[in-house]
Amino acid sequence: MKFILATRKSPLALTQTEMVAARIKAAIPGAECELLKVVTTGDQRVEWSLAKQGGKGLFTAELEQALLRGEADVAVHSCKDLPGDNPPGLVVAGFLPREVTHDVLVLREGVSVPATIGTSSPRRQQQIAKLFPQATFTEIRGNVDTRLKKIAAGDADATILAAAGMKRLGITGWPGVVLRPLSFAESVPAVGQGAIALQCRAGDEGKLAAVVDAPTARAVVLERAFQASLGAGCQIAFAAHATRDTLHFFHEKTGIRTLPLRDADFAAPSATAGRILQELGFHG
Ligand SMILES: NCc1[nH]cc(CCC(=O)O)c1CC(=O)O
Repeated sequence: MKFILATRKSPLALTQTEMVAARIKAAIPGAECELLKVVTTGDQRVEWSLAKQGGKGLFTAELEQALLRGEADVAVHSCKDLPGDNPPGLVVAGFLPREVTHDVLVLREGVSVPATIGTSSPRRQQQIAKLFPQATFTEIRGNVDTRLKKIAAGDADATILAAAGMKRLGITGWPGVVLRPLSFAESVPAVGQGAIALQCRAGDEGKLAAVVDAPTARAVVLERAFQASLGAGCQIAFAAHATRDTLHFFHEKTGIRTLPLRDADFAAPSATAGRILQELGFHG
């Protein structure tokens, strides 16, 4: 069986797609993989402000089109970047085993209280503002290494990155910056953070059954149910992160909340999201 994998061209995306290819080859005897490198709108329009243009599908739509045109069999996405709804004819077959999920505060060496923080994510801005109430926010864009270089160079005093991306790239430190992991009590990770999603044409998901990871799907499907229920794009300050037994939740209306989760909660994701949101005071 041969799989053509549609991927973005960034160093992180290529690393992630190589991980998918390795897992397909390990799980399916005789399987072969080929990469189709696609430029997405988000890659092309580096001058676009993610805050102003909105991010929905910016890094994923062109990969989906490659699937729909039959040019690729699997689209490899950072789950975090993938909108909640699939275009007609496509499904998310599942996820690779999740990487570490926390955020990391990246500080320029010598700075302990940043005056400027480079992030356009309302989720990150509002959570980190609790730690640094005086900070102002700027936007920095680019690949992981570009962002680290910009902090070392002084474009901003700090930024926030997902630990997963740095870990996959093998980055454990960077000259001129200090990395400080953020706990879930300081920064609740984005829905799907640290997970790699495998999307395919409806009907093909069975071919990937041996490749995908059930515990990751259990958590991520519940997180995505909160997103769907709130109708939240990435422009709203909201986060939901499920571990085996705990929900870490953030919303601009509630702040960070921590709730217990039981196995039965994971079995009925939308009912669980509806119930918990109601308990937290969200209506309709
Ligand atoms: N929005 C960009 C993006 N999409 C996924 C990751 C990190 C890797 C992951 O969460 O799997 C990143 C970079 C970042 O937030 O630092």
